[in-house]
Amino acid sequence: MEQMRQDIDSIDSKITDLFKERMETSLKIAKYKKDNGIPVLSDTREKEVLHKVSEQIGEPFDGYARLLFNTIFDASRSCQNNFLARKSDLAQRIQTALEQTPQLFPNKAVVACQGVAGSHSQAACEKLFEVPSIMYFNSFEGVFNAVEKGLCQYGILPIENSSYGSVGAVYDLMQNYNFHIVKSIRLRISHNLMAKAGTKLSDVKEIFSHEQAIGQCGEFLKTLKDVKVTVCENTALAAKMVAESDRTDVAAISSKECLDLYGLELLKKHIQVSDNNYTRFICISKNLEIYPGSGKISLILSLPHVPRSLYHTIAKFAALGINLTKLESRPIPGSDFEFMFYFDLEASVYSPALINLLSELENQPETFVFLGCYTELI
Ligand SMILES: C=C(O[C@@H]1C=C(C(=O)O)C=C[C@H]1O)C(=O)O
Repeated sequence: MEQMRQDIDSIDSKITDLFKERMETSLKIAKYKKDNGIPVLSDTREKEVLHKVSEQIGEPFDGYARLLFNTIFDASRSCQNNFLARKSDLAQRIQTALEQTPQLFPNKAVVACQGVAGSHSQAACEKLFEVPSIMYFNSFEGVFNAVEKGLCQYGILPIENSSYGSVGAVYDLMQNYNFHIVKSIRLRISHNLMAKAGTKLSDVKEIFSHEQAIGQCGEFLKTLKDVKVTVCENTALAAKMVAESDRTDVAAISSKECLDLYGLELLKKHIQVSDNNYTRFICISKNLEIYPGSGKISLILSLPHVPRSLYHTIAKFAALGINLTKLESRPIPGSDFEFMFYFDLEASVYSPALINLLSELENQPETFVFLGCYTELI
């Protein structure tokens, strides 16, 4: 074993020297490309190299060699792109935000939330701000609008749930509004079935709630016979509707805060599919604000309809050692199966290599939106 490890060490040393020589040559090519306006990526050239390498090495290692060389190409292109980076407007906007954002997140503000009092957005808002003035809007769109128009300084929106997945409606609206993410928060969510005093579980013929809550309580709802489930805009609104209804056969799935708020009684608590049920909320603002310690970045990208374009983008992050915490794709309405990609990354805007990468993404012709750099409260 000792001897074989020594053999590997000496092989690695030769590979390292050769890799260094290869990267230095790649940088010389980058200089040539800069002077002659040639793009960094050459798919044709990479295919030729892969073919040659496969032929030279033969079976059984050709597949492994292609894997290795694809990683070498990623590193080589990343190094060339970093060398060629032209600073974009975004680099300047990030610098300005870093200089101008206060050290501390505000403890009071006018904040837009969807729904009515007792909503989970309200709970998220009260964890983020000590003394918020909350303005409620009927729809998620109302929250985006209020922030874009400057009616509210901040807005709170649910974005994904650990059992039921992304809140598609919020992702779809993101493409239509100008906003930034300045904070996020992860809340443990418990759902409760509630009705007016006197209504028993066996009386219930119709249950109201938000689509996400209904999804998160799917297992419980399946156990009920002959009960209609009706989607409404918000869990707290469902509680309010039930409280104001003349009917005695209706119930709502809502937060426990709604029991007292709307004078309802608990029929069954914790009806969600898992005790570990979390929802992430984002806090949005019109201006870019980057508070100290921020290490999460969100981006929206469209990608060209060419082979391996998503792979190439992910490779750019991988080459910088960046952890991708979420990748969501949503169809672009009206297009022929074209998609918008939503990336969440763990990365720091203090890294010059990251700023170069963001500049590169911004300078390419496809849609690119830097949503913000923030911390997530857990
Ligand atoms: C080095 C070059 O740039 C890129 C990197 C390559 C490599 O590392 O072999 C090959 C093609 C290009 O995508 C080049 O164009 O030759």
